[in-house]
Amino acid sequence: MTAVLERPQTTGRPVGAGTFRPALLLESLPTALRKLDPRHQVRNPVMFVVWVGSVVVTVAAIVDPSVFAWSIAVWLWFTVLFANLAEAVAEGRGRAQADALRATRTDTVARLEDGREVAATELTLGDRVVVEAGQTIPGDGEIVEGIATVDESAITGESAPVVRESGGDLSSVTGGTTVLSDRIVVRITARPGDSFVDRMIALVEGAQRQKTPNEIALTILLSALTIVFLLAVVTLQPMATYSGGPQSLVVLVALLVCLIPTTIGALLSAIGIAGMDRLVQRNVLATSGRAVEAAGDVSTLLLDKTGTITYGNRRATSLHPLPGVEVAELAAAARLASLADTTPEGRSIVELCASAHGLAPEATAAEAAAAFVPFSATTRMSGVDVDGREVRKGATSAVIAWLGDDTDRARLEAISTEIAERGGTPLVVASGHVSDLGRHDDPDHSRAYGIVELSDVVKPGIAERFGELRAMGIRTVMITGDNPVTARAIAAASGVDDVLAEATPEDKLALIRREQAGGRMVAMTGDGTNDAPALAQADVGVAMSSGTAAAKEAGNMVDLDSDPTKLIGVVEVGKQMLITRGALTTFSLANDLAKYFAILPAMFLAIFPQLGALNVMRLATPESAILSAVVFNALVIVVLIPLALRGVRFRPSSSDRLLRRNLLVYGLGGVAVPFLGIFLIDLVVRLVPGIG
Ligand SMILES: Nc1ncnc2c1ncn2[C@@H]1O[C@H](COP(=O)(O)OP(=O)(O)OP(=O)(O)O)[C@@H](O)[C@H]1O
Ligand SMILES: [K+]
Ligand SMILES: [Mg+2]
Repeated sequence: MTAVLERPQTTGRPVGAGTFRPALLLESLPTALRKLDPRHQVRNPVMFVVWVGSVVVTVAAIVDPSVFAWSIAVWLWFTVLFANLAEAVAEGRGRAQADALRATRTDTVARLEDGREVAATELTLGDRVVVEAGQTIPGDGEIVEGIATVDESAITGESAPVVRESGGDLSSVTGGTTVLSDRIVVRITARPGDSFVDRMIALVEGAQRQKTPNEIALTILLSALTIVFLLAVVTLQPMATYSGGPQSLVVLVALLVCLIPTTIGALLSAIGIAGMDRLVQRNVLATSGRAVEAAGDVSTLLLDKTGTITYGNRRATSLHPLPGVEVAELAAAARLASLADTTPEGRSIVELCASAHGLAPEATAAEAAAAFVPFSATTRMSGVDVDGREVRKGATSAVIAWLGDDTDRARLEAISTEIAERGGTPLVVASGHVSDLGRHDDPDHSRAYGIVELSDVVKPGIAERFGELRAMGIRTVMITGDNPVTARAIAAASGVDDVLAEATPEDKLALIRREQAGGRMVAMTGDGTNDAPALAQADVGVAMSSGTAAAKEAGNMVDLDSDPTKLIGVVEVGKQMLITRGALTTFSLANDLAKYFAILPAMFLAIFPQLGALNVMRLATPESAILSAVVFNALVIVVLIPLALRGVRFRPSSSDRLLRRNLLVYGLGGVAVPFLGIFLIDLVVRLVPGIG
């Protein structure tokens, strides 16, 4: 199975022009012809008007044939066809991606835990399947038992195997990927036909594409403009008749089509499809076009410290016992509190105790029988209850609060601050007794042993990325469950704009609501079940593919590479889509000026010879002028298809500056280009007998 998806871009740069092949135009022609069906056209009001105009002019040409009438009729049909072509080409590229994705869907046989074998397509929610080394995972699910290395290259294109295991935030597996080692039990979380890959296929093929809110707003605006021009053209006729020069139906339709915003009307849906494609090329699956659009409007980016800004392999690096405590005693307690802790932090503590202090990395039978208290982002502690003794490790403030007053608080805080100031994370190790009252502040039995230092490293290059985001007017906020001192140290090293430390999942949710209340659009990434509420609340929630099913359900995008920094690229894709749409709208509207100068003098030259002065392009005859404008109007759509698909290039800068720059480039360009274009087309068109 060799599904080849384009590799994701390592930087957030737009995918290059290489993704558009001119041959695509020809390949998409049959689809474009099929789209001439009026039931399809009616969904795009601007192009529907052109379609009706083409019918009207064709009838007029049949009734009263002339080279001019037939030429206009043919080029009006071309205009509709070219618009269809833009959409068909965009969909065609999506189809190629869909085929690559489809190749990952398996027709494998799934082995259920109870030994029965069923086809992968027959699996239902909650089925537990066993997958062993060399076998393909039959569907999306969560590992409920075991740990395995998985080859996800079929969906991510990334050849390095990844570790997936039950329990933590790395428990998700995707159907179509292959287990390389060990044996896992997977609980199926998606119905066949409704997996992430299935949903993505439907999206990139355009089958489920619904107009996004901005797209709808723009369509309404373009429709309104079309109605205004329609009224203007219709009311022109009585005036023309009064002046003694009634216009033919063919000329009136030609004028109308040239004035209504056909360029953006033709390219609008291609721009939307292309934005979605660009995300898929980066291995990000969006569940709606709306999410992609929202990404372009994001003004606050919430980023996890651990794993996004830092490498995230926060590992225990040293032990700091309190005065009067043997380091061996601290190591023993730290190990005990971590034996059943499957988080990377927990495992690294057991490893440190084994490598530096000679303690056994495996739990004895008695130790394994102890009641494990798992880490939670709310308690910020974890540990075991054994023989009426509670052994805990956790964030300094959390453990001090748990121990009560009678601890060497000052000393614990001093060591913690020292660790935190170098960007490390302190974990206090302590134990207490379960008293009859269920309290832990029995001074005879509660004690702290010391501190485990966890270290993590800030990713290189992250400060530059934040600089670019700042230039775009996007605020970056680092959110972390870690203490404020560590948070500030990492914030300073990474150049993030703001920090929220000791954040519980509720705090994250509240922060998002606060930003949104201020009218800001918020994007965030997450992988844990804890992140699910915040992912759902955020305007753009990117869940890691490796994350829990809850996180993936809550977000509106999934990153197949599980790379939290991808969020930055996602925002860039969204921005580029909005900028492209704005630039082509500007261009489309600015085009009108030249067409006006081409057509109006031509229409009334017979009655008002003075209008000849307005014929600045020196067009040969009234017929050649009108036909040239119509031909230009059609050709400009084809010429702009690559730009619509590739997206307008942009440098990171504020929205205001971008807007001004685009108005200048695409506004002035939109005014100038058609003058030249129509002039050149007229040189050819005038050679046609009956026109020139
Ligand atoms: N396995 C663990 N056992 C006990 N305490 C832990 C464990 N893991 C983390 N902690 C403590 O809980 C705090 C919060 O952890 P949490 O995972 O919620 O946030 P974080 O990983 O620091 O930040 P981020 O949101 O960037 O992932 C940590 O700073 C640490 O002090
Ligand atoms: K037009
Ligand atoms: Mg965390």
